Amino acid sequence: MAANDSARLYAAETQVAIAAVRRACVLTASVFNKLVKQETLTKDDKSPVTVGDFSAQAVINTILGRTFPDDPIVGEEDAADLRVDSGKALRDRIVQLANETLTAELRPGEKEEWGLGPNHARTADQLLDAIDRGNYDGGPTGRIWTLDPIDGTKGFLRGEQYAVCLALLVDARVELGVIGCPNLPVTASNPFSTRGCIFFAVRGQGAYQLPLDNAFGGERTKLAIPSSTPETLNFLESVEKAHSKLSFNERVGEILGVTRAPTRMDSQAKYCALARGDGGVYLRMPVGSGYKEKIWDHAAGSILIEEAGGVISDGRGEPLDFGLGRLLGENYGIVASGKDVHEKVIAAIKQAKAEEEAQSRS
Ligand SMILES: Nc1ncnc2c1ncn2[C@@H]1O[C@H](COP(=O)(O)O)[C@@H](O)[C@H]1OP(=O)(O)O
Ligand SMILES: [Mg+2]
Ligand SMILES: [Mg+2]
Ligand SMILES: [Mg+2]
Repeated sequence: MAANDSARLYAAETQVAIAAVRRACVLTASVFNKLVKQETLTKDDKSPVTVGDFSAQAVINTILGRTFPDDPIVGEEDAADLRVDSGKALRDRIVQLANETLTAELRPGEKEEWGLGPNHARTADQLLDAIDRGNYDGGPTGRIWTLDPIDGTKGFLRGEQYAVCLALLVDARVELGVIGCPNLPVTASNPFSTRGCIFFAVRGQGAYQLPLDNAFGGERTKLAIPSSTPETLNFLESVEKAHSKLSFNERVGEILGVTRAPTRMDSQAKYCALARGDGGVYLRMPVGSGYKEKIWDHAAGSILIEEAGGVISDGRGEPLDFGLGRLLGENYGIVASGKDVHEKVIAAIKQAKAEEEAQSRS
């Protein structure tokens, strides 16, 4: 960020959040190359969690705890499985990885007073407590950070897209979002370009892309969702069939006259792609399993879309409510797109839903 940015609202928060996400991205990218099977657990909901998820949460929460000690954090992971005897090997590995990351040399834009650099190793207890700073219940008032240390863990394990996602809520409104995508090509039109991007948006100040390897000194690209026609439009959707109802998306696409094939990608990298004009509609409709969406899965992505000039809502066109706690509340899907097509997508969803209901009655 340039020096004259310091007078802007949330300038300090933005700088800290970008630095924290960048360090966590370096960590997760290096973990992927060395990950062995025993370093992954399966959670109660059957989803995987790796040493990468835990260590990234330890690093980001440690930095936030030092820089904004009064701010609570709603984070995806908790340290309970690491505190028991059977978690010792995993715990040792996480302590090693988190400390390697926190004690790496300061980069431009970082400050030693944030507790970073060679003299700042933490104890195992400090790091487990940092992970558990993420246990806050959330709610409608005050400043609250929300963190997904690895969003799209299944994509991460496949070597495909995943994202490190951090957002700041103030009175339930997202004011700042930062998303790190270590595997996303820097140039949307060139899949062979260098990989690794950071995206950030601040309310009223726009949405931007930065290079992951030079977050504070590199080129900063302002993002804007372009207008689209049925011929240029395509859908951005999940890879995992259990996460969103792809057959429903197909019908919505037919109603809208979409001819291009959908782009399937894991994680909030989809919001990043949409924000930079690489795809037209993010569509995530529930599969009917009763799964409730989590605030950390959409907070950072939502402000990126809005600040890039787009609209995000549930499948009925209602705003997302980040003030209900750790969950987003009633799940009627999520739709994000440019302003020009959003209403049309909502109308097409309504029509597809009505058709589905008529079919189930007959
Ligand atoms: N049954 C489910 N339905 C919808 N989303 C899910 C489900 N299980 C896990 N997720 C979360 O969906 C998000 C990824 O969705 P996608 O990549 O399909 O857009 C992740 O946040 C993932 O959690 P996690 O953060 O643990 O990976
Ligand atoms: Mg998970
Ligand atoms: Mg997630
Ligand atoms: Mg996650």
